[in-house]
Amino acid sequence: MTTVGIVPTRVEFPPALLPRKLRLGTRRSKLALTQSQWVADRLTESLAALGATVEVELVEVTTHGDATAKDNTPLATLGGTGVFVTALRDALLRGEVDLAVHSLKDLPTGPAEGLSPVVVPLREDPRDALVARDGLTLAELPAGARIGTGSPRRAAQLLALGLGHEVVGLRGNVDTRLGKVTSGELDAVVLAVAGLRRINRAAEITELLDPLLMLPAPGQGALAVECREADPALREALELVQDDDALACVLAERALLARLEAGCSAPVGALADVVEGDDGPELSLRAMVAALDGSVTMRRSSVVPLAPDISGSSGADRAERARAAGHALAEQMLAEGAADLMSAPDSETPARAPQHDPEGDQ
Ligand SMILES: NCc1[nH]cc(CCC(=O)O)c1CC(=O)O
Repeated sequence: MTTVGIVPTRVEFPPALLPRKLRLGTRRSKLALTQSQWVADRLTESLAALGATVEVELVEVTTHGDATAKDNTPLATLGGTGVFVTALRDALLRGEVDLAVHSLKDLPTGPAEGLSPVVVPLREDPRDALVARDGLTLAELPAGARIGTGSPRRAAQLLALGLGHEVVGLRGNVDTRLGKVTSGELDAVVLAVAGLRRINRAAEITELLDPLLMLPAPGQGALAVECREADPALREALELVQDDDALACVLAERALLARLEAGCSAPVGALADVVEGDDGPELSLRAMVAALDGSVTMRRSSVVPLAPDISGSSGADRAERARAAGHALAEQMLAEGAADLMSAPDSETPARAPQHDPEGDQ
């Protein structure tokens, strides 16, 4: 008997190779726990759809960043990019956990020894948001208004508006930062929409910032799921939760960042979208480099085809095209002087470049 119309699900890997219980390493902040649980649920669901019952248990890993988050040490001095990531990666490599979930924008751009390339699930809203007193927008905040952010990228773009706002350094988790507006200590803070949505505080947003004014950090709103290189069955299982468009976008944004970081240490914003062009999907990429004091900004963009023909490109080709787009736009910006932006007058340049978005503790 032939069954017509039912396409059997193709099992790409033997779920039997997976342990019945997977340990997911996570930071212990509310944001980290929420996004880790979200990944655990997506993974369990996808595996269940293939007939595999796998339990994903969350394991809290304390990071150097968590341990020092109480003081006000600027994160850039705590060891640079990725301070929150190292402890999770070490736990993975030691075999204490099987997979780890990170905020992608907090990951350093280089590959991690012994770990598989990251899997990128469906992305949350990548934009930044203003949370201001009395429901105000940026345009309504008066000159002299105190806006909190610890991110040089956000600070530079706020100052670049020329509205006379004062940017005040800020650290702590999302709850702590929101509290400074409630208490009246600050007139406003700028935070990632994604973080606010994940911890259920999006109702406090008073303005969604258009990327035309505030280009987000490369990878903002996206998660990265990692496992050991020596765990190929798990890597294949993780691909069940991958979103191909989100992956292409973050590959482009991070290739741009990696190239710019090599050539300049200014605040960097980047945002890619997959859009439908006449001949198939295209990757549209926007990027921004600014002097720390916002006195000079450079914004550029590009659009490249993601698939050359209707038969589509393979995953590897798509990834390569996305990376190439990021690299090429960075090269163009460097050729136009992006690296010189740091020598803009009056920027109190730290000895070491600030990480691209060092607002710490999620
Ligand atoms: N740098 C801290 C950080 N890392 C990830 C998020 C949440 C948003 C995201 O996943 O991009 C935040 C908070 C913020 O920037 O407001």
